[in-house]
Amino acid sequence: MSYLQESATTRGLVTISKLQEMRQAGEKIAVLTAYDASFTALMDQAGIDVILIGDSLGNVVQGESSTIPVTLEHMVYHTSCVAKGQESAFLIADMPFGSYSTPEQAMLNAAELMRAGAHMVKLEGGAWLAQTVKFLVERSVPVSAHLGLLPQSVHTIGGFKVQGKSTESAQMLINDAKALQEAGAQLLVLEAIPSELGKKVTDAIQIPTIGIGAGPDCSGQVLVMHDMLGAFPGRSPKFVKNFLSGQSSIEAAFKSYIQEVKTGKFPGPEHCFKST
Ligand SMILES: Nc1nc(=O)c2c([nH]1)NC[C@@H]1CN(c3ccc(C(=O)N[C@@H](CCC(=O)O)C(=O)O)cc3)CN21
Ligand SMILES: CC(C)C(=O)C(=O)O
Ligand SMILES: [Mg+2]
Repeated sequence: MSYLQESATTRGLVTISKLQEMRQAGEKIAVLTAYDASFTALMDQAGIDVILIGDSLGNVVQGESSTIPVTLEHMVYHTSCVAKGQESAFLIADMPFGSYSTPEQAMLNAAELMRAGAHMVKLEGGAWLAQTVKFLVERSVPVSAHLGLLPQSVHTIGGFKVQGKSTESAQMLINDAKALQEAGAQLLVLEAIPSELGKKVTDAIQIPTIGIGAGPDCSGQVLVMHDMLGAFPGRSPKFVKNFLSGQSSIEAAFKSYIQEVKTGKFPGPEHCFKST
């Protein structure tokens, strides 16, 4: 049965082992963000594999200009809303800025997100986070890493800029990915890096990679829901595509996104970054 013929009620729970199997089988993983129960139910029934409760809610829900002001309390609240709408999809919750500065602090905060209904938590950062990842995984909290453009680091970077363009920074990113996998991370989000590097990182590790502006060779793709529905005012990053235009409903837009990710139609070259 293809993913399109399967109904949400018969497809069963998406688990981390299912995502690992999909990577091995070459079936692309379709991911969207959600922040409430209603949109969660619609995208889950459309067949989305993974839903990310992103700290991008700072931008798209709260009207902030970065994710920095988002608190653990906000993330817990939206995670519990999403958990109410979930049927089959695997749920990942972002740990917000400043909530994982030490392994112990990370564990207490991750536990709150897991109690709210998350199946995995996501942290932004490189090899310096390996100890924290190991600490969480040992205590039964599944972890997704996040490399490339790290929005929580916007003020140390000095803006939202494509990462890994130089040979040195590309090699560092590959080393970070290996270190985080070694520490026990079971998924890796890659944001705003050249497509060539997205492929190199994916080839260098065994866990699934989920790209946003990281090229077509990642194991899966993620977009912010408001962006892919054309519901976010202002200028969109290059990797955004509007999936509602040409469709007659939000459900149809979700299905179109899932189909384009599964068939490899999205992302096209116009949504990707080059090395030079
Ligand atoms: N609505 C929304 N969509 C997102 O994808 C998103 C958020 N919010 N908030 C958190 C982070 C911030 N993100 C961003 C924000 C801006 C760019 C951006 O302006 N990128 C430029 C590239 C700049 C360069 O060339 O160096 C672009 O043209 O895409 C990228 C990712 C991704 N995340
Ligand atoms: C853009 C994705 C990867 C994210 O971290 C978010 O939505 O917060
Ligand atoms: Mg985030």
